[in-house]
Amino acid sequence: LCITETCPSCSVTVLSDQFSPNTTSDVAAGMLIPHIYPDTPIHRQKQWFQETFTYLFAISNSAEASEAGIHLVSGWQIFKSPPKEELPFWSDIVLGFRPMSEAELQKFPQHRFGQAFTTLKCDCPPYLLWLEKRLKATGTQMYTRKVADLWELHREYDIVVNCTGLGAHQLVGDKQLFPVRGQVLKVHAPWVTQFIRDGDGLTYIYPGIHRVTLGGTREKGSWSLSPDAGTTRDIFDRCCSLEPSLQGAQDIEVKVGLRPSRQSVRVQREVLSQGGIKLPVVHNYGHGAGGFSVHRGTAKEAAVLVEECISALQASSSRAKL
Ligand SMILES: Cc1cc2nc3c(=O)[nH]c(=O)nc-3n(C[C@H](O)[C@H](O)[C@H](O)COP(=O)(O)OP(=O)(O)OC[C@H]3O[C@@H](n4cnc5c(N)ncnc54)[C@H](O)[C@@H]3O)c2cc1C
Ligand SMILES: O=C([O-])CC(=O)C(=O)O
Repeated sequence: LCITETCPSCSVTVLSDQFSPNTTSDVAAGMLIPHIYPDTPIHRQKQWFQETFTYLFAISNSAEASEAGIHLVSGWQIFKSPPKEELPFWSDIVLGFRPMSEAELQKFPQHRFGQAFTTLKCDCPPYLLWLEKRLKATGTQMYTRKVADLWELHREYDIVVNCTGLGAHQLVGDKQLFPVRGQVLKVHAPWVTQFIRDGDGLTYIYPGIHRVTLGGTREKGSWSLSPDAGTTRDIFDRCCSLEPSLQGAQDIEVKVGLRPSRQSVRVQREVLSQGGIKLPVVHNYGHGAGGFSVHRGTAKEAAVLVEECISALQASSSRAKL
């Protein structure tokens, strides 16, 4: 979508072996709370988050909000001991960030410190469908196809944009990319309206427009997409200990996703070369646990890299004509 906006003269085709609702992005809670990528400079992460927040805030404040599944949500991030950094880098981007009051902390007797703020949440499957609809409206073609090798695309396309998430492990042999398995529950509990996140990142309660997401797990290196019944009970118990009213939650659905994790998100231009033929590629993958939080920012950066590829192609074709 960003490419169609940045380079309106391009013809864009989306190839994917799975579409919504069968992607990692469909499993995500979709909360806008950044996760740190240790090898990406903080100012770049902050810019990605700022752009994503601004973009989604505008949607949440439009007539499209309910169809797009974007809404504001207020709540608490709580800690058993105060975090090293009292002010995270994103504290001035979310709304109304402040330390929790003693009265608020009384709700969480096991926790000693907390941050209250308002952020945005994407209800992921509706948001993905809304994006697909907007993309189709630009004339973009979408085909179900698994790509085994980027070179199979070079006859049909001038530039390849690789946003295959964990699929890049196999597709481009990126050994720096690894799965972090996450199991979550989606439940009916419409009375829960505040989010609660334990700062250890393991337990969270995220109310969406229709369902509440209860999490979670972080299992580094696990490729299993099968739900685990013991983990489901453990997640439910952990969430009930933070929000006892969840004992009355109904209609529990279990989902598993593999976070496409890496020390840094790979937003990068590369020119592949084989037997004198060149194939420009823009990578945009490795968003780990924070893909929703930074998706618009990384997509905008990738679209600029596509623009650069187009300029390079135009320059080399005019050189060839001379
Ligand atoms: C349990 C859980 C909770 C999460 N909660 C949050 C949250 O609250 N906030 C947040 O910001 N992030 C969250 N995330 C992280 C977020 O889900 C990911 O960062 C994001 O979904 C990654 O998106 P992606 O488009 O890169 O990957 P994907 O959604 O996996 O999409 C990749 C696409 O590429 C296709 N593909 C792959 N390989 C090929 C190939 N060879 N040929 C053709 N197509 C291919 C796939 O079919 C798929 O359609 C969560 C993740 C999990 C698992
Ligand atoms: O940690 C969170 O708050 C939710 C999330 O992004 C994840 O589970 O990956």
